[in-house]
Amino acid sequence: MSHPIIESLETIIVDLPTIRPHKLAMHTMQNQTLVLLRLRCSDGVEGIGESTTIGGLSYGNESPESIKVNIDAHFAPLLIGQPADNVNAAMQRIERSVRGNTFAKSGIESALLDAQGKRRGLAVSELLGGRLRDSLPVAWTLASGDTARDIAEAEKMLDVRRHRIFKLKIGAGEVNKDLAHVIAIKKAVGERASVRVDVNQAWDEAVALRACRILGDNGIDLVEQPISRYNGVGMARLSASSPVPIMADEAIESVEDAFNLARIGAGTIFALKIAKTGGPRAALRAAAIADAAGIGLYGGTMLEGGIGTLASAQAFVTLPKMAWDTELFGPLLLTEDILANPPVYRDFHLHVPNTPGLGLELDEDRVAFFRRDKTTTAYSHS
Ligand SMILES: O=C(O)C[C@H]1C=CC(=O)O1
Ligand SMILES: [Mn+2]
Repeated sequence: MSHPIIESLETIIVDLPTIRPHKLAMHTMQNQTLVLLRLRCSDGVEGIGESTTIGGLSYGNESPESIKVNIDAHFAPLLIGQPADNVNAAMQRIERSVRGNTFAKSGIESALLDAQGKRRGLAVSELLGGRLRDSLPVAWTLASGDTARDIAEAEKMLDVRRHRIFKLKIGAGEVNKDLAHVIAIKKAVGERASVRVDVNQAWDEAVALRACRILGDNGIDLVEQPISRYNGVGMARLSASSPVPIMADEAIESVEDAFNLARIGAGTIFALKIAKTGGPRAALRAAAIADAAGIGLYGGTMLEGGIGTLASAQAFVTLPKMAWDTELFGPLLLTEDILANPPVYRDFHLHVPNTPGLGLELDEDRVAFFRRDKTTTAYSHS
């Protein structure tokens, strides 16, 4: 049997509007930028993938622009002419020649899996060994920067049964003010919701130690990456003393990081992100390490659009347990996406399609309109 061949790999930068500014410790997002990948194969199958980060270079080591240049110049030549139907072989070839660049690798692996699933008539979750469920609970991030607005947003999400887990972005402001903000929101939602905080590395260990005690006394369920991603030992000390579980997020930039952090006890929960480890399969390898170490799993996001979100979800539904659920809400932060069939959110869950590949179809008009190098000036609103 002859193998279909990878004929081309196109990267397109897409800028999408968001429903409101999204305030993180290191950056306030006014919109979101995706890198869309289109992998065309000789059997007529096209795989789509997404490589997305937050705030240019303010969050991770790759920006949308660097992802595009690196894929165009370095990844595409490695892949073109190679068999399209062997994800292991394609990723091994890349791994041999490309250090780091996990965001780019994640988009590529997603596109390869999407193509293979479409070719075989299987959802990506089935290619990954089979799904254990069809939907995932999804947290929402309250990050408007305003306490009253965040409370109103939380109430609305509870009312429409979309989210009952809230993550609060803190760390940009003065600590006591941030703590008051968190406590006010927890008081407002009470037992109706789980409230967690993400500090995005903004504190030092001494501040974190004090803050974690106060957060614990006020019913907060989880503290995410309170201190620098480089301070694994500090994370271990905090994990040992904090009444609230500590989650590692930015500290995990590879599967090997997950192992090293697990080894030193630098967190009782790990945020899995396909972009940080280099693809859906790499995220599952990090999950296996965490699970073996007794570390709880959380399905994280880089606020991807629908493609990256479902690439994550297709992997996460294969896991036996995700004790802390997921935050795969990226598409809901956008006012517009580039898909003909956006992901479905209902009853506090993201429902993961069981159709071939990632289960998504591009809306070509929207791609043409929202791509940075616009090829049309209008698109039809559906
Ligand atoms: O977790 C992060 O640090 C990044 C991201 C995930 C949700 C959100 O609001 O921001
Ligand atoms: Mn985080």
